[in-house]
Amino acid sequence: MYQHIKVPAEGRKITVNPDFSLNVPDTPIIPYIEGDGTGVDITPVMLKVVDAAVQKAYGGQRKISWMEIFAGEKATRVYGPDMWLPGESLDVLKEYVVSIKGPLTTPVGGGIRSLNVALRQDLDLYVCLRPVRYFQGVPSPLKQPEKTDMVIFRENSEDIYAGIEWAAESEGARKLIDFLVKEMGVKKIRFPQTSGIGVKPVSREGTERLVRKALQYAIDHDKPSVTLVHKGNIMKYTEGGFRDWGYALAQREFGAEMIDGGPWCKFKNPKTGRDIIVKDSIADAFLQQILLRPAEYSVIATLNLNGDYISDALAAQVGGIGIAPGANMSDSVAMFEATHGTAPKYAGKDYVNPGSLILSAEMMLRHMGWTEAADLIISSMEKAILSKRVTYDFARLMEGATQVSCSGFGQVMIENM
Ligand SMILES: NC(=O)C1=CN([C@@H]2O[C@H](COP(=O)(O)OP(=O)(O)OC[C@H]3O[C@@H](n4cnc5c(N)ncnc54)[C@H](OP(=O)(O)O)[C@@H]3O)[C@@H](O)[C@H]2O)C=CC1
Ligand SMILES: O=C(O)CCC(=O)C(=O)O
Ligand SMILES: [Mg+2]
Repeated sequence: MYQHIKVPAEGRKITVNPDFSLNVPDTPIIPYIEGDGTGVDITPVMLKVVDAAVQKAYGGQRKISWMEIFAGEKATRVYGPDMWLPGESLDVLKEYVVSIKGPLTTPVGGGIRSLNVALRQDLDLYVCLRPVRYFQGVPSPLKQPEKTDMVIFRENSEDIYAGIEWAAESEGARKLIDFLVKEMGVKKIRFPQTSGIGVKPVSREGTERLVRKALQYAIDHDKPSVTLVHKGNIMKYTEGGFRDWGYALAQREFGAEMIDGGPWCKFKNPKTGRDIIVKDSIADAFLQQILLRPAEYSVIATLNLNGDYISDALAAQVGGIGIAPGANMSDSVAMFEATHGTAPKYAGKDYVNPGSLILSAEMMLRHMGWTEAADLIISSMEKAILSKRVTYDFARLMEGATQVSCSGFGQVMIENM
């Protein structure tokens, strides 16, 4: 029994087999978090579009039993002040295995730490999977946006997102700087009295489990390359470690062999016989390459902070974060969420693009094996965009578009199913 979560009377849990495959009943209970800011706008639209796609695909044979759970500002209204992430929400996310969430606010500087990051860390959702593809007709700053077709594997559990940091002039910062200077012989902290200080943990295990997933994805989806993106020239033992451990794993576990003395290497896809190249790129150069030569990149494996930047940059190339989907995954639990944030200036205005959360739900349906419903979402999104009845973000860049509201776009999608 939960304090504030109402388990739907109809519906059953999705369960996980020892090999991590899912048992999905015809009436799965799926927990969702509405989200802060524009969460009130996009989440109900996503639920409606998904229900319509499932109804259309399975004619009533299958139906999702949605179960609202709480995090963020809504949780503080339901559970009381300072209850940003109730324990029972975490329990449900673990127990029900597949979930979806709207965006949650994180204040800059002081205040609570990111609930989004906390969810990923508490559930050890170590892969942040963000596919970036082009939909015909979407306005883009690129001449050939269709050449951008990448899948980002962002490490989601380590790096400076671990939140190990102390404010300038605090007791913690003073102690750590003293330790670094006196015990470790560090001489390079330029202004020790007034430095805030953070720690960036990056491990071999953390890197390997992420890169393994990226390589396996390339095999399963017949992709030509996996690029390790890092800033290992500067951060040698964290970002450089990520690169080295990534290459070593490709050689050890996937049989990759060096090309011309390395470090690039390649192996044959055991399913198709085609070569998969494993290469690396330094993050700053990578950010210009994806604009100038996007066709050369396919699967991207990168660290947490790089992945955050790269996600939004790549999203912009194919129409913006209004339609950029994502998933946070461990081996057994998957929580789907939009790439964008709460866009507070638009909150409650029925204005923003619900596409990002809807496409995250599409990933969720595919993860559940409900491919017919997922395909319907993709095709209705394509038709909606081609009909030029789109939200403000596309309408302002498209010639001859009719601007529709957030819920209006959901309706256009449903009409196109
Ligand atoms: N996973 C999560 O829950 C995330 C949460 N956040 C949090 O969200 C809050 C706001 O962050 P902020 O940096 O402003 O980033 P946001 O992603 O919320 O918004 C930045 C801009 O992106 C565009 N945008 C965002 N959402 C949509 C949408 N659905 N449709 C169309 N355009 C959209 C808008 O551009 P324009 O102004 O051009 O219209 C908006 O001003 C912060 O507290 C942040 O921490 C941020 C990212 C992820
Ligand atoms: O947690 C946050 O507030 C921001 C997260 C974010 O930007 C992301 O996951 O892409
Ligand atoms: Mg981000």
